[in-house]
Amino acid sequence: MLFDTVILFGTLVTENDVVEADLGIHNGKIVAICEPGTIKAGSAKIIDAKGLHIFPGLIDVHVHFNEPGRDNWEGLETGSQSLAAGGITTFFDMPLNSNPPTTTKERYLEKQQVANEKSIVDYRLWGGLVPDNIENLTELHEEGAIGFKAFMSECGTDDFRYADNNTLIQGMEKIAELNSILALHAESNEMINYLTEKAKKEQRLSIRDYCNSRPILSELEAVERVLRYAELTGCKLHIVHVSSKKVIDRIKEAKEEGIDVTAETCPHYLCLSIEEFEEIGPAAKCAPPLREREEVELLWQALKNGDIDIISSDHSPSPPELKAQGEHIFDVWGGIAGCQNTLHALLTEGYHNRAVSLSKIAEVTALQPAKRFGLYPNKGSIRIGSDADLTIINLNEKFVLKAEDLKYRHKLSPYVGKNFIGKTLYTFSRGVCVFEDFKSKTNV
Ligand SMILES: NC(=O)NC(NC(N)=O)C(=O)[O-]
Ligand SMILES: [Zn+2]
Ligand SMILES: [Zn+2]
Repeated sequence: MLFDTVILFGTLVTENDVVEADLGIHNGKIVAICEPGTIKAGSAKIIDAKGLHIFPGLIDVHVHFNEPGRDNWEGLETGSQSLAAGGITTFFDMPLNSNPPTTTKERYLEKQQVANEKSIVDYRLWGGLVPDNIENLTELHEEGAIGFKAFMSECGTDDFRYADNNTLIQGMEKIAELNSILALHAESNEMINYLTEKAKKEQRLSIRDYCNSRPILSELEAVERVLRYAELTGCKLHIVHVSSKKVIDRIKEAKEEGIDVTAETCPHYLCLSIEEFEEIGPAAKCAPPLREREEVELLWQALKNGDIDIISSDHSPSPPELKAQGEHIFDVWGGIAGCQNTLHALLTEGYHNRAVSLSKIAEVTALQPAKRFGLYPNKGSIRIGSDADLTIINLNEKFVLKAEDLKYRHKLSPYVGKNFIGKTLYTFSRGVCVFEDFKSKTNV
């Protein structure tokens, strides 16, 4: 058998198992999975993975790379390089923060062209659902949009309007007809505005006050409403960046009632609480906000129970000025830059500190994203015939994240200074090595 690359004696992480094997790659596909020590390399490039773990390349369903239009915030080149350094081989770019946002066919094609030129990993694009573009949903779907994204509250920029209830109902009816899916930023605009106004009037402007102005209750109200609209329209839903087990539990109930809905959370809700937000400051501001320490632990429980479908980064970077602006935390840009460290965070806080299995981590970062969005079996799992999207990890290597390690356009992340256990040594995207850590490889 002919191979371009062989990876020998590695430990494969699959959905059911963690087993030692040799892997053979040809033409961007996995073509052989054999007993360790049995592959004949021939003229292929050889990677000795003894003592290392091989994960399916991660699929990050939620990033904001902000290009075209705001590439001074991130951009597809630095964004995709950051992903490769973190073992992510496919990303879905959100329609907002790029400017203009991805709400028409023309804008979709324009972003696609830039992404084709600049991205070093595979990608798909979300289309936007906003109050004036219901008639554009069909063309976006026909161009290949992975699904649609709507906000139920203001998103922080003026160019992507949040969806009022009428827009949601009409949009969901259309999206159901297209057999596509709607991803929702689910926070109640009314509750947030009411609580924010009140906090400002009463001069309650601390980090904790900000968190209290966007309570779990506001997520619950928005999720409840949209679940009812799903019942009405039959539209498939994906609730992004859920911050609390209380919300996960409601989504679980809805699944049991027969609603086609999935739940996503992000590493920051699993690794950081309000206390860390108070220590770190603006780099840890996001919406929904970070929660109490007890909520963080409950979220891990939900993950272990199998109630969280997908973990994404919600990488939403900005120039440092926007994180330094204003007189208090309410004025600062909300969004966390973290996509390079999703797997490192899950290995450290999940596998090492809370005995979350490696298969569970692969399931929520690769298998389930692939299945939910129709990329399986080509992606999401290490199988014969699937794309050779892989990341090779030294599970026991410790490192402290330094700003200069980050590939982001702006080296600002709440994880800078954090101790991690588990380091990315190589990433392959369809058989091509897109990241290699030259320093660490020799430490095995
Ligand atoms: N405009 C944004 O990028 N917002 C994002 N910001 C967060 N999560 O703080 C998001 O996904 O809502
Ligand atoms: Zn959001
Ligand atoms: Zn987002």
